[in-house]
Amino acid sequence: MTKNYIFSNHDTVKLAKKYGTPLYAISEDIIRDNANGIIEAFDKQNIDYEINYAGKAFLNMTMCKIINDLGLSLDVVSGGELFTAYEAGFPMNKVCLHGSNKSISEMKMAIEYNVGKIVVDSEYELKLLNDLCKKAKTKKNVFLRVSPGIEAHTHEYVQTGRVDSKFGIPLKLVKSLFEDNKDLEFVNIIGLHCHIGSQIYDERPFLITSAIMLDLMKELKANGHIINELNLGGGFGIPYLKDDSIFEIEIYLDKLLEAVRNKCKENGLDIPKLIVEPGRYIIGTAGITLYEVGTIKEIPHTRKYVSVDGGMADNPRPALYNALHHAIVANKVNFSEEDEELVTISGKCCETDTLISDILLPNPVAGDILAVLNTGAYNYSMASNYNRLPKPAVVLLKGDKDEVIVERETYEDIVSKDRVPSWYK
Ligand SMILES: Cc1ncc(COP(=O)(O)O)c(C=O)c1O
Ligand SMILES: N[C@@H](CCCC[NH3+])C(=O)O
Repeated sequence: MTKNYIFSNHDTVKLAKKYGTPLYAISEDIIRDNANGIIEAFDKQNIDYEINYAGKAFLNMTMCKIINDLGLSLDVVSGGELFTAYEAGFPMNKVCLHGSNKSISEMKMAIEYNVGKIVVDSEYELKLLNDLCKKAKTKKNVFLRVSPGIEAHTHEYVQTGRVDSKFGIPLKLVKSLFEDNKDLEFVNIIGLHCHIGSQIYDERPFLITSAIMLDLMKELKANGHIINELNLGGGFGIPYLKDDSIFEIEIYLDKLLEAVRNKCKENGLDIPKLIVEPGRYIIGTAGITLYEVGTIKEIPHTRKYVSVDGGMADNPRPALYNALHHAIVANKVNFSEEDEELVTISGKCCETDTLISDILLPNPVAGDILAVLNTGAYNYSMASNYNRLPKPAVVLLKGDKDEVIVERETYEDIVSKDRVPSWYK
């Protein structure tokens, strides 16, 4: 029996040796299982729906190919994400452009590429988009992002639907915005959008939000504005630690659809097309990060620091949100619990760069391979070059195949955009 940790049919120690560390390993099989779980749960509901993968969680050309192959649409939030999708040949009519402060050039790019939808975040942006569409002699399908005033129980930094939020149009202002802008000829408001936050386990805030949005749709209808599509955003939580609960998508949809059907009946509305925008749920559990253990320092009677060859540059989540991750010493999976000791995993950045504090691991020593689990979402996509560390490679696993989908950065890449001014030449 192998002593090594197997992830998605692959020996992770062999992967670390083959591709080097730090390494993001992403399983296409798990991505597909996660996405198909949502598709199957929706199919049971017998309604018109769309699953719009939130690219901010993890995006590159290969991910665009996988998302397209799964039949999902794609949410992009920047010119860079849009360009990635375009270059990957992702169908532009299945792209939805988001962003709380889209630049004029990003909006022009979306018009030029003819993306399917644009989610407008403010009245300013609605008017601007109308002008840009007028100049381009085109009309765009638009969603309005509404801030529903909901506080979801998740980290403050990843809550996005509160009253006091930079995202969306405050609920109270939506009706007047419709009235004041009903003459805009080049934007067609077909839907409402909201997103209350990320890493949410409890379906109740989503149910409350749907009721708020359907009440708003009723009020709008009374004023002659019929809305046929409702995007309830993403935010479905995933387990990071062994005892974390699982967001049961089927149970969520059963409850959501019961609530939506009742509310629509009460409000005299047809059931709108429902859109969800999961990022983390699709990619989070599909990724791990492999590191090699280096320096180990024991501070007497205090703490044992186990340092790895990556850190906050490839995973800023613990530093940003006190996020918790589980890890395994990949070359010691069969060690007994008696060999475990309490350690803290530190990164190599010049900061107190804690990746995991206080975790029981089997006697880690230099040269061990550490696998940090469920790092698929918001790790690669938020990686930086802090301390001029090159970003790790991304390797994709499918069945027994493994191939690099993003090359490891080199030191040459790190200096490639540097320019030395004439007075130093
Ligand atoms: C508008 C919007 N949609 C979707 C998402 C995806 O969220 P998650 O990855 O938690 O599903 C986010 C991020 O929170 C978002 O801001
Ligand atoms: N980056 C956050 C989630 C933000 C979601 C995007 N609005 C995380 O790693 O948990």
